[in-house]
Amino acid sequence: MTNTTDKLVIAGREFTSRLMVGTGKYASNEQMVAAIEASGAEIITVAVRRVNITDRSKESLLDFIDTKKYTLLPNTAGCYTADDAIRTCRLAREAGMSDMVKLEVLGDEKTLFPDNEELLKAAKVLVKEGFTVLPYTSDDPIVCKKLEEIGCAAVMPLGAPIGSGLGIRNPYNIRIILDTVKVPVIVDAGVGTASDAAIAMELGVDGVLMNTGIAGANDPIAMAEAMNLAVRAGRLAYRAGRIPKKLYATASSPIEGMVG
Ligand SMILES: CC(=O)[C@@H](O)[C@H](O)COP(=O)(O)O
Repeated sequence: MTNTTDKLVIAGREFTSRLMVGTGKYASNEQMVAAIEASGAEIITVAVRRVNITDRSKESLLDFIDTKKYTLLPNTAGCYTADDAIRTCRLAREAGMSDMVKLEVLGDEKTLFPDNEELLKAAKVLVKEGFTVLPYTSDDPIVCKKLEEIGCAAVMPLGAPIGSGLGIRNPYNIRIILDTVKVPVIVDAGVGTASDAAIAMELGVDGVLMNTGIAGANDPIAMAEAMNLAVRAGRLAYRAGRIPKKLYATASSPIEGMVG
């Protein structure tokens, strides 16, 4: 029987769900809430620069999220320099949001690939300031190792460019990252459909973060449920241990040793 207390642990905090979801691109806040619920996610990421977090007298996306039920993960989406990202995290903390942050420092608008040089700079400062830093990074084991050495609580290599829905473009790099770091590895970005999430989990990653695959689906609530199931199925299959791939057939009902 497989251990059912298979929790995700980040910086000493335990989570039952290994799926983290974003809050952007939904047709309405009501749809977002229903999709989050169907996803089973416990960690919800919010773009600090895109929501009103300071003036609580005005309507905010945050009004729709039950903060007793979910852990909010402020993120620095839209930041292109270390300074910008650091400022954004400080702003989130001052506004009373969590000091566990998803650190995103983008290199350009076309690819939205991370600028790893700026990312490392920002991570160093934020770790020193006591933030629990979860950095979105390229699927580069060397950068992931450096982020771990700086003191990041997890690493979040991309599966594919943000919003692309291309799935896990380089499963081999993800495997090398898993061999390289001890902190949790969360695949972040690029998941298009449930099988992408299952593939990531079957590689042995600790979790998956996604937004567009759910919010952009024809039926976001159904897709959120599919992602929930896929992440759990992928994790279970990883822990169960798949059979090795072989070039030639092996009979499913062996006849050796049969009597008569
Ligand atoms: C929500 C968020 O943080 C995104 O920046 C993230 O990287 C998700 O990417 P997808 O939209 O491709 O799932």
